[in-house]
Amino acid sequence: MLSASIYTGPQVFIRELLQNGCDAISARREHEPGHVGTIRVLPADGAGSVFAVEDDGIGLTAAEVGDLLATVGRSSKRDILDLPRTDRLGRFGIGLLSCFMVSDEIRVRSRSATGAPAVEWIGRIDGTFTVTELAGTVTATEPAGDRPVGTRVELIPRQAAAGLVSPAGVRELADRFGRHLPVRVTVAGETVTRAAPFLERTPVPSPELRELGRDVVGAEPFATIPLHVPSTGTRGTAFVLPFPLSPGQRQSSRVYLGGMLLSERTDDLLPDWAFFVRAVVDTTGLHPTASREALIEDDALESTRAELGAAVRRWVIGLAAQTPHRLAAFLSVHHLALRALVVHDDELARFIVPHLPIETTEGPTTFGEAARRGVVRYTRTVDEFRQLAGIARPGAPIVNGGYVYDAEIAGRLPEFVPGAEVEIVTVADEIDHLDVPPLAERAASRRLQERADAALTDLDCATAVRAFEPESVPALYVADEAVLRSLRREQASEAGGFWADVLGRADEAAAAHGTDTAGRLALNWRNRLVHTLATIDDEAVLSRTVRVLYVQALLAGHRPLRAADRTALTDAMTDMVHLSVGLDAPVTTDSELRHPAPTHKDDHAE
Ligand SMILES: Nc1ncnc2c1ncn2[C@@H]1O[C@H](COP(=O)(O)OP(=O)(O)OP(=O)(O)O)[C@@H](O)[C@H]1O
Repeated sequence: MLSASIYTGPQVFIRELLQNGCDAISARREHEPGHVGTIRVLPADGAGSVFAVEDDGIGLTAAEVGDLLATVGRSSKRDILDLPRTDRLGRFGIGLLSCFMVSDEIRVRSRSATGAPAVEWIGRIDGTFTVTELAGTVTATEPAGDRPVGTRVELIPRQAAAGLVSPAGVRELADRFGRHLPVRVTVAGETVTRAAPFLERTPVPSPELRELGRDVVGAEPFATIPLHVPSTGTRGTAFVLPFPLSPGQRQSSRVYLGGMLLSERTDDLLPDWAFFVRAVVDTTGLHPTASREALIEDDALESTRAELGAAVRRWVIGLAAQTPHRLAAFLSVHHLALRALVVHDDELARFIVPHLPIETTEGPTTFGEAARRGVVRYTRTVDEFRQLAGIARPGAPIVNGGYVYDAEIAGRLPEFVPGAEVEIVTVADEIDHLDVPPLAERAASRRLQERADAALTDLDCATAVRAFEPESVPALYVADEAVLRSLRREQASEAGGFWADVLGRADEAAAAHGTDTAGRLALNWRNRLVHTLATIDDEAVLSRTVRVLYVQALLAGHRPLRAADRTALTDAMTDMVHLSVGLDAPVTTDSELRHPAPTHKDDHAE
């Protein structure tokens, strides 16, 4: 019951046996410093056959067997104050019981290095056990007195565990759990233990380390970072992921405890922000839970986490200082993670922020480059950026601060990039100079607006004719609430007197109820094309041009096109082609265009 509720699965029984063998050999080495020691794992070869693990460690006397094996929680691996010894893997005094997950009986034969007679302990799943001194006893495999110093644990696994104790199953488990144990482990005579590549400190990563990196990351890692926290005996390597992960994703590390695998997915070894690395470490000073499948959240883990985080951070800073081109490559993959990081870490920010990629109205650049070119003008939202993109003057780029952390970083840019100047831009600031056309041209502009409105009714877009800079921009799609409000107010006041009042109130009510949220197309009276449009009478040409200008304004503002907008563009262009080469009637399928409003005779006169 205890085992089944502690461990995630029966496979851990191999880990517990390897661990006991390893500790027994460590104990023997204390008395015999030259002792090498080997753990032999002998898989079961077929149903009902024996599975065994043998070690040539310290062994057990009859008294120790009775005391240590038969009592839950008894362990020889704690000191006189009952504190776990850091030079032993075991500590809880329960590990051997995990064998009951695969077998109804545990048979231990042992001979102590103290010279005491060999002893046999048989523990059964019903809680009973027997202890027998083997001196003078002759068994099939061990004539009396021939039992070498060390311990052999035998199980007769249940049918359900056949896969775990088969040669292939055992090899896989012994390799997974014990491949880096400090004591040689063989499975059916084949050695599975080998050096841990993540502990090596060679200037160039060895093929083994690179292979481990590929295995852990699932691709060729971007880089490797050596890790070392002396205070908790934690050493290893962090592999930088070559692909981005979402910041919500937790990092996961592989942790070995004195060479024994604790977990392949520990998610609290590194700080949360370090989700762009995967670490493989060995530790002697961090504390396992009783299942030995996770780490206890204690001071040791907390300080280790902080120091491992510092190592990752040092690596990033080193990259910035020594190989900026590598940093650029790193940032292109992990800039999101780093944006989250730099807002809390000023020192790192000074190294990283100049290199962070950003979006501007003149294309992608970096914060550093933008600061070098002059005052960094940034928007607070993506929406504002999109609207301003339509009117940004060449040579005066606007930075999109709308993506996560960008506005915050932009606002603090002077702290991170010496000499940088920044300024927030809003749509309302930028286009408050949407002037009403001069009085003398008011009639012409109003007529243009009416006709443009008619051309866009089916697309649900109202227009306004205004004079604004830059004059190269023929039309602007305005969606900013403050600007829309001022446009509506002006329109109302143009109507004058009583109507101004009524329209103004209706407008406020609509805004309050959110019913008038659609944007408007502002046609630029200063633009040559718009001016020309006002002078032509051909309704077909005018409506198609207005429709093209509308879609162009949407695109310039990085606004998504609806299906209707795309159709409007294609139809309008097709018609223009027809019109320009003098073909027959326009061929649009759009109903509004198929039945163009009749042209007024007196339009010409006006
Ligand atoms: N192969 C072995 N050689 C010598 N002594 C052993 C061996 N296996 C077990 N023991 C003794 O039995 C005790 C109990 O073992 P058990 O595996 O239940 O717990 P543990 O290793 O002390 O702690 P943990 O539960 O953390 O593994 C050990 O402390 C050790 O003294």
